[in-house]
Amino acid sequence: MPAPDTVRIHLPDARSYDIRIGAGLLDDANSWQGLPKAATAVIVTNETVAPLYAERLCGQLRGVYGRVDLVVLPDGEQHKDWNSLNQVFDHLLGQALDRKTVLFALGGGVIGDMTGFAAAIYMRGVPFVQVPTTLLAQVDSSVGGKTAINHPLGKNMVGAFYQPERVIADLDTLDTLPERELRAGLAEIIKYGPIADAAFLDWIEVHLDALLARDKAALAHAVRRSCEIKADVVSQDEREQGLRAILNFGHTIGHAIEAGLGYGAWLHGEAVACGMVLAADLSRRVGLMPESFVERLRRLVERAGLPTQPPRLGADRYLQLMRVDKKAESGAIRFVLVEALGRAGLHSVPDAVIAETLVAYGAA
Ligand SMILES: NC(=O)c1ccc[n+]([C@@H]2O[C@H](COP(=O)([O-])OP(=O)(O)OC[C@H]3O[C@@H](n4cnc5c(N)ncnc54)[C@H](O)[C@@H]3O)[C@@H](O)[C@H]2O)c1
Ligand SMILES: O=C(O)C(=O)C[C@@H](O)[C@H](O)[C@H](O)COP(=O)(O)O
Ligand SMILES: [Zn+2]
Repeated sequence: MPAPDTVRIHLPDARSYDIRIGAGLLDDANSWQGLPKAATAVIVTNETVAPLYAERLCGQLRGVYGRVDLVVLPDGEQHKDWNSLNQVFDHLLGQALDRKTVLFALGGGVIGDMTGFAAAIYMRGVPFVQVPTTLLAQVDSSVGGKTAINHPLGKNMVGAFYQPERVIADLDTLDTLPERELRAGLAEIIKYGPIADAAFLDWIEVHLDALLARDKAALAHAVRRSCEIKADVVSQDEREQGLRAILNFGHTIGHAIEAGLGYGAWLHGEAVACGMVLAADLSRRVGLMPESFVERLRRLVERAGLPTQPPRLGADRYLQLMRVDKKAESGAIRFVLVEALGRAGLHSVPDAVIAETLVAYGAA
């Protein structure tokens, strides 16, 4: 088995950690060594992922921990809520598991965000490890320590910054991922080009078909480069005091779509893809980017099989939803806009300009 790629997140207070990326890591005993010592490991996963990968992860962890438990949650974005979180606490407390217990998040971003949040608040903090099994989770959600659950009024509104001990991304788990989920993961990969790396955007355009065909070398490069970019941003600005906001490109409208339709109707990656196209259009309207950029991004999103036309929720509803966005300040909606290829920043945009874009794309 080839040595895994390792990307490191640099953080103060001995909280730096590695992201290990490679094929076959679930079966590679080395990947699971050197984690915090404890009597018990608890794998948190869902009803879809458990039958696919829980037994293999259990097998690895039994070599390290005296006891390995399994908590299986319902699957779906609509279950990223207090009920699911409580199922984790019911198990931890029901079994009287102590504050050294290590949680393992085995699944996509929903499981990763909830397990991370559970780890952040159980007994005021226990260690956890991210074992992402979707493309989206491997390129984005397992990295950087944003953990949360949704609220009906807004996405990821209750959560904490809490970093994992390690991220272990086994590329082989992507073999079983449904096509629609693979495409959703591409959205967050595409995101990194316009905001941070113009050459990566070129690379994605050239290798998109290989990524869609699940070519392992292409996937390995996309996961590694995405993690490098995110690690660089998070290492500079862990708690989103400034720079980290660029990772939210496409998310202001994307989160409004998710919440507005009811969680789960559109996948997160689908909503972000569409949100990026509209944010590109806003970048053009305020004079930062030319029309050719909007068209380039729209074509790439379309080629990836992702939506470019938002649901028609009405301009007022979109504005209402976006005022709850975490980047909003004193009621003013702020967007991540592209300033040049590979560079982005946070900008206030007048409601009238936002409405123009919403009308132009049939959202109003
Ligand atoms: N914390 C962050 O920085 C961050 C970043 C991006 C997204 N997110 C969050 O991540 C979530 C989206 O994550 P997601 O796209 O992974 O969705 P998800 O977690 O819902 O997983 C997608 C689907 O794939 C299934 N699945 C997972 N692994 C599989 C595999 N290997 N084979 C077959 N099926 C598999 C899941 O059961 C689910 O049905 C959203 O809630 C979003 O807000 C968080
Ligand atoms: O890590 C970040 O920072 C991101 O913004 C990554 C996003 O892809 C992700 O969806 C994140 O959960 C959104 O953050 P939020 O603060 O807007 O909830
Ligand atoms: Zn996202």
